[in-house]
Formats: sequence, C-alpha cells, structure tokens
Amino acid sequence: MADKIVILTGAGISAESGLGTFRDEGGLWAKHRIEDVATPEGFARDPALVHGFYNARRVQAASAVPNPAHTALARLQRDWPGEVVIVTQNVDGLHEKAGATAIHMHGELSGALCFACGHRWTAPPQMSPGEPCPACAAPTGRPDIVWFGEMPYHMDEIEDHLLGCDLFAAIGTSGQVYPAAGFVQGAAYAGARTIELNLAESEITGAFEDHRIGPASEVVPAWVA
Ligand SMILES: CC(C)NC(=O)[C@H](Cc1c[nH]c2ccccc12)NC(=O)[C@H](CCCC/N=C(/NCCC(=O)O)S[C@H]1O[C@H](COP(=O)(O)OP(=O)(O)OC[C@H]2O[C@@H](n3cnc4c(N)ncnc43)[C@H](O)[C@@H]2O)[C@@H](O)[C@H]1O)NC(=O)OCc1ccccc1
Repeated sequence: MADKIVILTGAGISAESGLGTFRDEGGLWAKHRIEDVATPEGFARDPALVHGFYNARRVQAASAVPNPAHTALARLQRDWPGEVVIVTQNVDGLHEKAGATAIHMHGELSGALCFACGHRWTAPPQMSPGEPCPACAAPTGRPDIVWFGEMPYHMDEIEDHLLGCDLFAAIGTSGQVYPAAGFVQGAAYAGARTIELNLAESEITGAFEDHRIGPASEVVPAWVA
C-alpha cells in the first residue's frame, strides 16, 4: 500500500505567481492592519475597507497563473499510487487552476457567504457593503474567508488526514498562524515522516525531520520528481 501524503501549503507557494505573501518584505500585512481587514470586528467596523481589500485580491488572483510548484503537486496527486491530500491556507484558486484538488481551510476569494442564513454563492468580482444574499435577500454578504478568531473550515476532515498520513510536507508557510502551524506536530505524533520546503527557515522549521530550502518553483518539482 503506497504512502498517504498530506501537503500543507501557504502563501509562499503562490509568491512566484505574483500574489503577495503576508509577512514578507512589502507583504499584505505591511500595507494593512490584520485587525482592520481580516477580523469579524474589522468587517463590522468598516465593511467597505474589508471589501476593498478582498476585491483587489480577487481581481489579482483571477488573472494569476499557477507556477511549476502548483503543477508539480497536481502531477503528484494524479500519478502517486497512494492518496495525496493538499490542505491549503491560501484563498487563491491556483491549485485548482493547476488541475489539483485542495481543502481550503481558510476559505476562497471566489466565494461569498451570508452571515445571516449561511448560504454560499460565487462572489461577484466586486462585493460592497450590504451585499444582498441571493437566498434570504438580507444585506449580509461577506467574503467566504476565515478571519482571525474564526474557526477554520474542514478541521475534522483535516485532522483525520493528519492522523492517517505517512508523510507530511509543508510548503511556503511561515508557521506563525494556528491551528495550521500545529499540523506538523499532529502528523509526527501519528508516526508520519515530515519535510519542510520553504524559501527560508520558518517559525516551525525545528519540528521537521527534513528540509528543502529555496524558491517553491524549484524545490517542489525537484522533490516531486
Ligand atoms: C497571528 C497568530 C498568532 N494568531 C493565530 O494563530 C490565531 C489565534 C490563535 C489560535 N490558536 C492559537 C495558538 C497560539 C497563538 C495564537 C493562536 N489563529 C486564528 O485566529 C485561527 C484562524 C486563523 C486564520 C486567519 N486567516 C488567514 N488567512 C485568511 C485571510 C486572508 O487570506 O486574508 S491566516 C493567513 O496567514 C497565515 C500565514 O500565512 P502564510 O501562508 O504562512 O504566509 P506568510 O506570509 O506568513 O509566510 C510566507 C512563507 O513563505 C515563504 N516564501 C516566500 N516566498 C517563497 C517562495 N517563492 N518559495 C517558497 N517559500 C516562499 C516565506 O519564507 C514564509 O515562510 C496563513 O494561514 C494565511 O491564510 N482561528 C482559530 O484559532 O479559531 C479557533 C480555533 C480553536 C481551536 C481549533 C481550531 C480553531
């Protein structure tokens, strides 16, 4: 029985597709305060600011193309005799554009959510305050994104995959945000081998047995090959 592989991806895998990361030089959090644009409180305080932040990223992500790291993971998922599960913190659709399937634990820019009735629909390119819900007609549409202080999506499914995997890999993540940053401990505890692929050391480098340092577009295809 071929190994089961779980791969966690972060903003670093999409950096070479032109999508800014959060914490690197000139990253998203250098230009915006997390509290203002990525918390439910910030959305309640100034929905126009938050919609503006995600509208700009939605347009950028729509024209972005996958890089060799995304395509290598799609190939691995297609050709590996065992199960390959991609869990992403990213809200861009680049894994899917590369032909892979991924569990979006922090939501997707392409999605809209009604915080009154819970209905989900495809987000229009530009959302605005009071965005009407097509199901309950209430003016309560928000980006379908997991903000700080909110429970990430698909956690039970993800935990099942972590406890049953033979190899856990993390690609392009700084390991500063939980619960994603704790996945390596869960997988290692369940007996999985662990590898980190990143441009530089991260907050959780010490938790991994193996490492590949370099740009994702180079180290990921080399690792998959
Ligand atoms: C800041 C941090 C301390 N705070 C948290 O972790 C909080 C609070 C918290 C919970 N538990 C804790 C325990 C301890 C301390 C704090 C907490 N967590 C939460 O609020 C979470 C919700 C967090 C989700 C917030 N939303 C995001 N994103 C969507 C929004 C949006 O996209 O706008 S988080 C966002 O930042 C996170 C980190 O970003 P990265 O992807 O890692 O990107 P970053 O820029 O940081 O790093 C890039 C990396 O790539 C590398 N790189 C760059 N270029 C390349 C390149 N070319 N190639 C390769 N690598 C490269 C760089 O070297 C770097 O290492 C990602 O998750 C990303 O999605 N919710 C929650 O905990 O709910 C309750 C709960 C309780 C129990 C069980 C479950 C839940």
